[in-house]
Amino acid sequence: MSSYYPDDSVALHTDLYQINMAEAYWRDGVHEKKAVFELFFRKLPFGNGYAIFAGLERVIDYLKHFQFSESDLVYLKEQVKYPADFLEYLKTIRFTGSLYSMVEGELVFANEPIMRIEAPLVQAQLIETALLNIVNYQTLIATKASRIKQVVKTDTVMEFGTRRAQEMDAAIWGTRAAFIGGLEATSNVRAGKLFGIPVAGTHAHSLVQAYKSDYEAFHAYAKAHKDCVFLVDTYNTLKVGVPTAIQVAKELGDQINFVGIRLDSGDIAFLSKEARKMLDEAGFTEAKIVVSNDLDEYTILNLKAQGAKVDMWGIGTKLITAYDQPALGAVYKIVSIENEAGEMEDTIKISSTTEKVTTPGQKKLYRIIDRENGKAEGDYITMFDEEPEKEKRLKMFHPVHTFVSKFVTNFEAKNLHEEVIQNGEVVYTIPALADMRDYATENLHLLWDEYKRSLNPEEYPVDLSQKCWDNKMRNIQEVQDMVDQFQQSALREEGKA
Ligand SMILES: Nc1ncnc2c1ncn2[C@@H]1O[C@H](COP(=O)(O)OP(=O)(O)OP(=O)(O)O)[C@@H](O)[C@H]1O
Ligand SMILES: O=P(O)(O)OC[C@H]1O[C@H](OP(=O)(O)OP(=O)(O)O)[C@H](O)[C@@H]1O
Ligand SMILES: O=C(O)c1cccnc1
Repeated sequence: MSSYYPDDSVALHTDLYQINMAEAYWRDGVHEKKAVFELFFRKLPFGNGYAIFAGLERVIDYLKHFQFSESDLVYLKEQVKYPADFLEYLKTIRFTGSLYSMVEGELVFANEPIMRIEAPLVQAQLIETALLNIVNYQTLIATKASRIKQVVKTDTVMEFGTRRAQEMDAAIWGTRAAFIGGLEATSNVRAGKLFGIPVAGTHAHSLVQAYKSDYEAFHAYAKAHKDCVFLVDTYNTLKVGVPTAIQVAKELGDQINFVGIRLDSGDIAFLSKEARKMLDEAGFTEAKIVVSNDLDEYTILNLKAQGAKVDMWGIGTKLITAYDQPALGAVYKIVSIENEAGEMEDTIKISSTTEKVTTPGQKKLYRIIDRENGKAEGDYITMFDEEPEKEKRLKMFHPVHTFVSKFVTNFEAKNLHEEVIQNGEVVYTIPALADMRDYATENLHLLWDEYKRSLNPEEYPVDLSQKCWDNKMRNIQEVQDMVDQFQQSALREEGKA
């Protein structure tokens, strides 16, 4: 780095246009107006039927410490040329609003608010970029991890991706997200220290190459470490690597805990089956076969179909970089703003693409769960003053194809928005990471298998209440009337009407 600031802050982790808008609001005196924003994505990643939400802990930390530092302000003054009076104001800004959010490990679907921010307009605006940055990446990786866990089922999966991640932050926070999504361990020792994720690992080819011999290398490793997984593919897996691992394990007997071997190249299905036979014949029936090498849920599924004998999977590049879909497209949209009379007023964004029309108003989000079978019937978005938990019979209908509808009775309506920050004060206790992971795993039982299959899953319903839908239509109509009036007056001015 050409320069280092001891007081570097995350408040500048934003797009310039946010600060430009903040200045416009402030100069116009509307910066303190209460605004409501929602964070949501429009399309599930990887063609999956669900996503796993992650990122809240970092969002809380970001909001708690939101403050422009001295060096931030000096930079904004000297390099970006903001005027002194505005900078004096920026200096005073802290996050004093409220955050309502899903909890980490929650199942999340397209077009439903993951988070709702109620804050003075200027604050809600300035935090947009960082919130999206955090939630998009962590939710993406947690979802990828969950897809992988769905195919490996009860086998152990380890995260090996740090060397291939998009820089150090991505490795750390991606590992955390992968753990929430269902992985068991990581090779990243710092992630282990920071988050309490179990750390695990074998050894690299360099160890064998350094000794120029599997035998010497395995012995050297065993001298230093009780638990041994020997990497057997440096020279020749079946002719040298596996027989040498067996020989060393026999020679050292109880002096070591021979956990097993790792395969990292070649035909994993064939090699794992052959290696399994060799280990079993040598009496090492409990020895595990660990595999790695550019694996993802598709290769794993295929390897399982080929009868590969694998006990543990090490997954790097394709998980930590979300290789097949490197970005989630969550957006952050304003849905309500205080008017001159101090009342909240809805606001809507119209688009020619139906899915891009926002759903206006301050809203709540519920998961409707059938009490008889314990399965989720769908998610249900209501206006703020509705209480679906008190309804006996609920009509759920598709928000676009409204004729697709059903009535549900005997249901639990679970409010998915936890109160996290209240007027700037954190009122939520962040659970242990392992609890978030268990929550994610348990949550999957809510879904029918049709929503969970990795290929072409059924679309899980995310419906609007009648009131919410009517309100949206009314807002669309109001905008249409406004556009018509605008056109009429333009024509009148041109003397054409
Ligand atoms: N039986 C199999 N069926 C499907 N895919 C496999 C099978 N065995 C390995 N693969 C996958 O095929 C890809 C290529 O494997 P390959 O061993 O050729 O990789 P490589 O890195 O080129 O090997 P090497 O390190 O020997 O050069 C990897 O993603 C690997 O996980
Ligand atoms: O394949 P991934 O899913 O990305 O998993 C991580 C990879 O990192 C290591 O390879 P690398 O060639 O970097 O080092 P090595 O010499 O130890 O094999 C390891 O052997 C895996 O193959
Ligand atoms: O421990 C391992 O085997 C390991 C760790 C990181 C990357 N590849 C493998």
